[in-house]
Amino acid sequence: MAWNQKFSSLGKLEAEKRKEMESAEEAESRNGGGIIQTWLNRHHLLYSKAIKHPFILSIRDGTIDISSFKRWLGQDYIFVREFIPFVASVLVKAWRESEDGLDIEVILGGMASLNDEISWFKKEGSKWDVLLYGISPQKANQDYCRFLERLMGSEVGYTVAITAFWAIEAVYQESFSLCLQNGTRTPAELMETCQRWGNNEFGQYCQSLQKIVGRRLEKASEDILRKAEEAFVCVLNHEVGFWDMSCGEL
Ligand SMILES: Cc1ncc(CO)c(N)n1
Repeated sequence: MAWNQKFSSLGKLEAEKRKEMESAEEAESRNGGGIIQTWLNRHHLLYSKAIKHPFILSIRDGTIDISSFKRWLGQDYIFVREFIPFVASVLVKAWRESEDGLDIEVILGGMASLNDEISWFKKEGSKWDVLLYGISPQKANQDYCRFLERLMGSEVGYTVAITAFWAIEAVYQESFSLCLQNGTRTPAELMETCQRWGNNEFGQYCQSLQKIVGRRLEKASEDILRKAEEAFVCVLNHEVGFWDMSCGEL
């Protein structure tokens, strides 16, 4: 083998090795140096209960009761209206507590998509004859919104707040993307809903949020870690409660 050939193949090997190392590192930072992964393992039953809820599975296999869907639509509109000031509070916390300006941009992107979401709810509400005004939040929704309000308090720090924010978005992303997989029987008229949260762009945005959370958790004290995990578990429980309510079980 000519010297230059050997050199270039060695160079390639080096580059490949470096690439592998980088992607391992990337994977590591994607899951917060393992902290998020530890949580996902520890709470995996609750996590799959939130992701693979009968409500979602019934969309996926086409057996959804449309009155449940309508109930969900009206209640989720109320939730999203409450979610906006919560996200704004996370943005303020990022501005105060994070040295990384990119955090602000990711959260701002989330706010922009909420703006879009509100218009979508109005359009979808009229498509399904669901009046979005004058409906009252049901118990599970009220509880969830009260939880968001507590997280808006100034005594709750950025790490805990952004952890909850990521978990709230990730549950919807993972749930609705299940309805988009090949071979599922999601009704055509519900595809838009599933795409809203299940699409790749929303998936990328959730990955960005997860990266931020991972970075914050790596630097967090034991006390903050405990509180963040608690917030994560609370989100999962509220999400399960929200789906139950949508099914009409509460
Ligand atoms: C209940 C609930 N959880 C998460 C989201 C995601 O934005 C939503 N719209 N509603």
